Amino acid sequence: MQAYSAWLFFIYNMGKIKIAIFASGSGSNAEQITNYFSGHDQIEVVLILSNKPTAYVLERAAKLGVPSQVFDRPTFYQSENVLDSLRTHEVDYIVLAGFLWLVPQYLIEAYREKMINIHPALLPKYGGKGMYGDRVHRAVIADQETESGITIHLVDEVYDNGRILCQERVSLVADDTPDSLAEKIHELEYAYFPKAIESYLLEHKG
Ligand SMILES: Nc1nc2c(c(=O)[nH]1)N[C@@H](CN(C=O)c1ccc(C(=O)N[C@@H](CCC(=O)O)C(=O)O)cc1)CN2
Ligand SMILES: NCC(=O)N[C@@H]1O[C@H](COP(=O)([O-])[O-])[C@@H](O)[C@H]1O
Repeated sequence: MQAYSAWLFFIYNMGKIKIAIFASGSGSNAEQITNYFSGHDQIEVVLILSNKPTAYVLERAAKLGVPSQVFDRPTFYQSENVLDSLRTHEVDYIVLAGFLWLVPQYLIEAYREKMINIHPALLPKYGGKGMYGDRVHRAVIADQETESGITIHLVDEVYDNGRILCQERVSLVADDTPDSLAEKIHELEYAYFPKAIESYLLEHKG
């Protein structure tokens, strides 16, 4: 009976679009995305990767039953081990969800137009090297902006430079702090990132 169940599971998941998620920290977006596609008839998350062995995203992956992999700088930048792993898992698309290293050329080429990132601001402002996490929210507040938001974009060789797929906005109030703004941004991310991924993948499948 177990062999039959395994066969049914294989048949059910055969032909699905496979996603790998890269994250460097907590992984709340990785969890939201994984749950969104759990039981989805055309898309599944098959691998979660991190550059930080202590990243909480790895605990989330374990609880979600998603295989995970950790890599260091030499592995990521001076070998194709990560690419080999993506190929072993038949990964079709890569999602960057709080991943904090520059993706190298070999991986950009292998997943040209098939790598999506979320940035916690309204690009092109507040993007580029050094602009990540709370640093972004602190800069937005320091400039007394009246709005911020998220940008979902394709990934190319340059930080935060790829084609923008969508942006969603949120207003700031006078007493917003980096933490309160981060909370507003996370709400936008959870509401829009999985749907933006789904739309892009289904529009470009085949
Ligand atoms: N080739 C690309 N790689 C990455 C992109 C991209 O668009 N093209 N997006 C980033 C995600 N990101 C913003 O959305 C981003 C992440 C990190 C940084 C940054 O300055 N990182 C630091 C290192 C931080 C660390 O090691 O903890 C740095 O490079 O000095 C900027 C933007 C993911 N990769
Ligand atoms: N420039 C990249 C960047 O700052 N990404 C941001 O890191 C956070 C990760 O949160 P999570 O680990 O809880 O998903 C998210 O807010 C994401 O937009």
